[in-house]
Amino acid sequence: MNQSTRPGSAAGQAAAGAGTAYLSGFGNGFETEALPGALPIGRNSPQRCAYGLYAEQLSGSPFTAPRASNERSWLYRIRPTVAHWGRFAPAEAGLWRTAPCAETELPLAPLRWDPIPLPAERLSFLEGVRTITTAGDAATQCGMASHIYLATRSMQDEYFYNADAEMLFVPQQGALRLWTEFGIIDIAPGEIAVIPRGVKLRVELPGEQPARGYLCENYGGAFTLPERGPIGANCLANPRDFLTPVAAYEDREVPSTLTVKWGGRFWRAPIGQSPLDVVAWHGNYAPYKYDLRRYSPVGPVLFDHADPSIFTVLTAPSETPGTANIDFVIFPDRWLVAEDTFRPPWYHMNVMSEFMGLIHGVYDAKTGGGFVPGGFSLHNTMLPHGPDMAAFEGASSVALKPHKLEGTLAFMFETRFPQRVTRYAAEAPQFQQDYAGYGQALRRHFDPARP
Ligand SMILES: O=C(O)Cc1cc(O)ccc1O
Ligand SMILES: [Fe+2]
Repeated sequence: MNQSTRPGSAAGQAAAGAGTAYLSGFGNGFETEALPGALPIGRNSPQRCAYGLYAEQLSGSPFTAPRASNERSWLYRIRPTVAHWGRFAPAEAGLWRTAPCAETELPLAPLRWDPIPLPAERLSFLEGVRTITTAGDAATQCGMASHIYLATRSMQDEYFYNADAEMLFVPQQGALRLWTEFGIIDIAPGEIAVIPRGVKLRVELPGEQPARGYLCENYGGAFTLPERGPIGANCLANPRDFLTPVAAYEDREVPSTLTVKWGGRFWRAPIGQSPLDVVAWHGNYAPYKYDLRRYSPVGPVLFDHADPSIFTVLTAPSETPGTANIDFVIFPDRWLVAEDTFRPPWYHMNVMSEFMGLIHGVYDAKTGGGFVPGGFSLHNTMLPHGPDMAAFEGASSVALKPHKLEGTLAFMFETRFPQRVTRYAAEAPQFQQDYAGYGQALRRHFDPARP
């Protein structure tokens, strides 16, 4: 890729990375060019663009969305996207599913899986997506899907965009280099990346090292930062820690393919060049990454266990205030200091449904084993769940000194909609048949003679 030596202008600050450079800020109006003068000044659509580029607008919100949620970018590119059109044919979806997807019925129970091992076969990211749950309806732009991705080879001259959803990548093992129309994003476990709906990309494995992770498709309005309310102007995820790549383009005229996910179906066209040919861009609709280690958790400093919403990194709101299409919540390293408090999560039933994954370490509600890095669980709408027996017994009797949870990173995709399990997930050998009854191990402690 030809990359900017001159990072973006006043709108953002450049941050140097390993071969990549980023602009800092969340939802800023960024501007960046990989060739000097490629960006028109003071206008979007001049009669002739510099360097013979085409101007193209990518709208992530309706034109008329209120300013706070209005998202669009202007891309200055070698060919407009429509130049790739005319030869699309249906392509295999593999194990990628889209809501609504009623393939199977599982019993009403807490559900959990062991990690899906990386296969010996060569799989690109696109071939390696396995859908675990779907929720809502992609056609109505409501709901989400939770997936695992397994990748053992880079996408080469293969490009993809998702018209159905914004994609949140949560790597668990191995790094990814995301070559996007807007520039290059490097992520590794502990970091996340968000690729807005309609943004073309190619997923490369640095050093061809295999990679596994979680992927959330957001069919609804874009992820944004949660309100902080009385917390004030700082902490949680701070906007300056979100990084958007500087412009970088491929001028590559070789036989390639472009795959599009649209309405739950996949389409593929042979194209004669890389579509990552954006020489300059400006706007607020762009991919970004974030290092979860920069998250500054805020929590109980005297007693009780607060709701997990205090750990929301990103929220995709719905039209109903406080009722998210998706909340992306993490459970990072932190001090537990609450006095006379059962410190792990409480037993509960939730109107939102909870898909959880573990990037590394031990999750404090599941110390009895079975929830391991790369694994995942589903606690569906209004189904009871909470600490396992080991976690309950341990936390009920432990001396309550200040205690640091260290080397742990779990997360939750929480949605207002019930999540439906795919046939793949229901039939996977990693499905834990015995998890449903973990609550039965909780012993009776009631003794009316002992207040
Ligand atoms: O169920 C879970 O483990 C996630 C979770 C954590 C927590 O601290 C409170 C509520 C909740 O759903
Ligand atoms: Fe929960």
